[in-house]
Amino acid sequence: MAASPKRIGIVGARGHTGAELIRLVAAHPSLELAYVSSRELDGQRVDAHVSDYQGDLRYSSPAHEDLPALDADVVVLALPNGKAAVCVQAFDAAGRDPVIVDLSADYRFDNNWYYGLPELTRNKWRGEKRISNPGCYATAMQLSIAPLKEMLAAPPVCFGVSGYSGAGTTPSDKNNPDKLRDNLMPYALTGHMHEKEASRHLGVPVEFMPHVAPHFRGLTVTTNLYLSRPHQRNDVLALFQQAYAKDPLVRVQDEAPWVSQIAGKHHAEIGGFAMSADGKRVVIVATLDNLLKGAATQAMQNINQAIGVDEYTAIPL
Ligand SMILES: NC(=O)C1=CN([C@@H]2O[C@H](COP(=O)(O)OP(=O)(O)OC[C@H]3O[C@@H](n4cnc5c(N)ncnc54)[C@H](OP(=O)(O)O)[C@@H]3O)[C@@H](O)[C@H]2O)C=CC1
Ligand SMILES: CC(=O)N[C@@H](CCC(=O)OP(=O)(O)O)C(=O)O
Repeated sequence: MAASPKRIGIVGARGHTGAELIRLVAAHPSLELAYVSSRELDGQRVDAHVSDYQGDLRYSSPAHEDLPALDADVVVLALPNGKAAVCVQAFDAAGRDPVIVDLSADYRFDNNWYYGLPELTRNKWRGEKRISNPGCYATAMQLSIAPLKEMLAAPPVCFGVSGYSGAGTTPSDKNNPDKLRDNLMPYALTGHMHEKEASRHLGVPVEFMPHVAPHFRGLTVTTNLYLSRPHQRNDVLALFQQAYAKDPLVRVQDEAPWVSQIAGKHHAEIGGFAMSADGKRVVIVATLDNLLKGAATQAMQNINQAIGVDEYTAIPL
């Protein structure tokens, strides 16, 4: 007899990433939505906002201390940074221990949480039920640097350009289409959270310069890497192909990828591999959809791992 589906709750489900997760859960054979929370959409039908969802569920707006009683097996926190802890504490206080996947940056530096960038960390998972989902740019940077991290002569320098969905739905210059029109907006040019995150999880310092652009979704990270000894382009390309050969959500290609091709796709693309004449400098370009491999799809890989089903269940490959 097939096991009954696990119940999943999404806290902060009005947001861009929450909506993508609802879509993924709707197509998942082993998960059913227990609740989706939003203060703004409280009481409204989910199918009125997420076209791929068919069912009668409505958004609700439980207080964080009421979340444990809703009895989900898996809880995704898709809240702005700084808002996860009160929810986590509510589960602790109630003595409940569901799988909790936090999409924010709040637990990415906490050793008690599993940092789930599956292609680089799945062999470190020890059955943890507290999972911190990586940042979108941080995912692209780490995938671009990891295969070369033992060969670096200097910190890699990453130039990032994100679509404005990366800035969430709370109004700001970075998601204001008027201010973004015909524009490229630099921000946090040193010390961005994802610079610290990528440096911490790679174990090598990384330098990162983010920008936001007028397109809605998808990001590009172009990384300059100085190598400690000369390499042939084919050897670098082969290293990446080998590193991700078993990872369908990381596609290595010859050409530098274009962000226009990645919107709505679940995988990351890595390419370019432009070498300097002396073979000691390589430039690598990575693209991914910040809402998918940069957030919801990666969360689904982590959820699948945690509930014991194939990592790619319900993820279109
Ligand atoms: N957008 C992206 O590309 C990525 C985002 N992330 C991270 O994922 C998380 C969600 O991002 P995203 O979906 O873009 O964010 P949004 O701003 O689009 O959505 C945030 C959600 O949280 C709710 N919310 C907002 N403020 C509060 C509050 N003070 N208390 C409780 N609920 C609140 C909102 O609903 P309501 O106000 O109706 O309650 C909404 O459902 C963030 O931590 C973000 O940093 C990670 C990777 C990529
Ligand atoms: C364009 C834009 O603003 N992008 C966001 C990153 C989105 C993301 O991955 O968010 P968290 O690390 O906060 O989870 C930023 O730079 O803060």
